Amino acid sequence: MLISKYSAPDFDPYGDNRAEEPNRLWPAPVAGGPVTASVSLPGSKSLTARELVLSALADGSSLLRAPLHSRDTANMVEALRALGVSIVEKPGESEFGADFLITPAEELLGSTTIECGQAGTVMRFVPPLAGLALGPTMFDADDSARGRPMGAIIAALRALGVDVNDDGRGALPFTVHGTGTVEGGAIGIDASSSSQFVSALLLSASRFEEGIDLTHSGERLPSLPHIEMTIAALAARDVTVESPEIGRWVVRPGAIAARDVDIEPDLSNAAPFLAAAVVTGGSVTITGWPESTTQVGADLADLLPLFGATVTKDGDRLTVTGPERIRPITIDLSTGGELVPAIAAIAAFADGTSEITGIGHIRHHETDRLAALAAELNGLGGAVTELEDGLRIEPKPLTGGVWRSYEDHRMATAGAIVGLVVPGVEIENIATTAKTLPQFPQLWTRMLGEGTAA
Ligand SMILES: O=C(O)C1=C[C@@H](OP(=O)(O)O)[C@@H](O)[C@H](O)C1
Ligand SMILES: C=C(OP(=O)(O)O)C(=O)O
Repeated sequence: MLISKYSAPDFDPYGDNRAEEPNRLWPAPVAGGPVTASVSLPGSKSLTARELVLSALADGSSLLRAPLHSRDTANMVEALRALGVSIVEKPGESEFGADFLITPAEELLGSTTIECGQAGTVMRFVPPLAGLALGPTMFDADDSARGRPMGAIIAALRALGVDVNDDGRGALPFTVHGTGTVEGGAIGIDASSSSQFVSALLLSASRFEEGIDLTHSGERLPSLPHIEMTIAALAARDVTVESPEIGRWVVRPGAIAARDVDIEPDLSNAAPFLAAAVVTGGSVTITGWPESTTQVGADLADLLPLFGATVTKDGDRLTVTGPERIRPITIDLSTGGELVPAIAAIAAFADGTSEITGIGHIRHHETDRLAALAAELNGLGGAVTELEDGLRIEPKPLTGGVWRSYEDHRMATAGAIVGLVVPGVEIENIATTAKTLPQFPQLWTRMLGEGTAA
């Protein structure tokens, strides 16, 4: 059974066929007791994005099995098609949508406009391909994403010999004037606001005339596992990334091998479902958990026990069982910034004060997530303090109210976690979860329907 596709969701989260009404508030379902459920999730956003880009640059056709179909990946597919890449949907085995057969263009062509929507992966990973395309490519995004940092990519492309027109703000919109080739060579960037700058350049680098010798100079480098994921995806396609020292990566010119790939389920999107087990003292299983993976979501298996949860693995089924009392945590989460909204939502129910640090860069995600998490938890009666690079979360009794989502999928799902145990939470724009998980309301409702042991 096909559950739903990004373009045609067939589930009405409100149950009254008025889901399309703007500014609708979604009454977050309350768990009647410990949640007990088994959940299957669609493919990883980060793996799908990388494999789409690498397939577009490869030396033949590639098949992606069980890719993610969401707003971010739809933006990526359309961006690559606009540059001349053929992406055809083929029926596959996944209940969440078709496979992708990707055939690279003979020659990438610009003279087009690319809508990045809200996707960091599209706005960072595609501009280097536009440098390899012949003709100008204009990049733009949702208003809410126009402020996301892009200066490092613009500067890097210029240093690599590509002409870029922007308005000097280091943000979208801008135009990349591709000439069909990129010189490449040794450059420096400051990737302290996003690891995606490094991944973006590494993904295309072997197609540059001189490859790349990339050095990061900045006080920190967040989301290292995502850079490791990029390096592993390249290695699987015969592109070696040498790292002669920390913060430096060298890629030599050469072909990117075509490859058929199975996309793993999105383990970061497992976070709210596993959090449901933690905050209700229930037990939630995620199916298809990979044996080994480069996804940072796998760290949940180590993070959730810090709250007192128990994690067990049976084949490809990972189960989290919530504790009787949730312990507070003190943690540097610089490697897994995208897990913070779910982790902060759990921490709000701990029996002591938690501190999450090393996450200043998440102020540049879909919204300023430090400010947004503090504002929404405090709006329900919480006591959250924004730190320069993190959050201090003191537990307080919370009451119902509106939870704003800031057009941020992970803010919306964090509100749903809170709403499980706080009656009367209403989430603004639950449809924003379509960025990476269009089926969220449906899977969430189904999870609760499956069993709450009162
Ligand atoms: O490369 C990727 O797929 C991602 C890298 C990370 O970005 P940042 O380094 O900007 O946090 C992560 O938060 C984002 O959700 C996905
Ligand atoms: C930061 C995120 O997304 P993006 O890929 O748009 O940066 C995220 O999904 O949490």
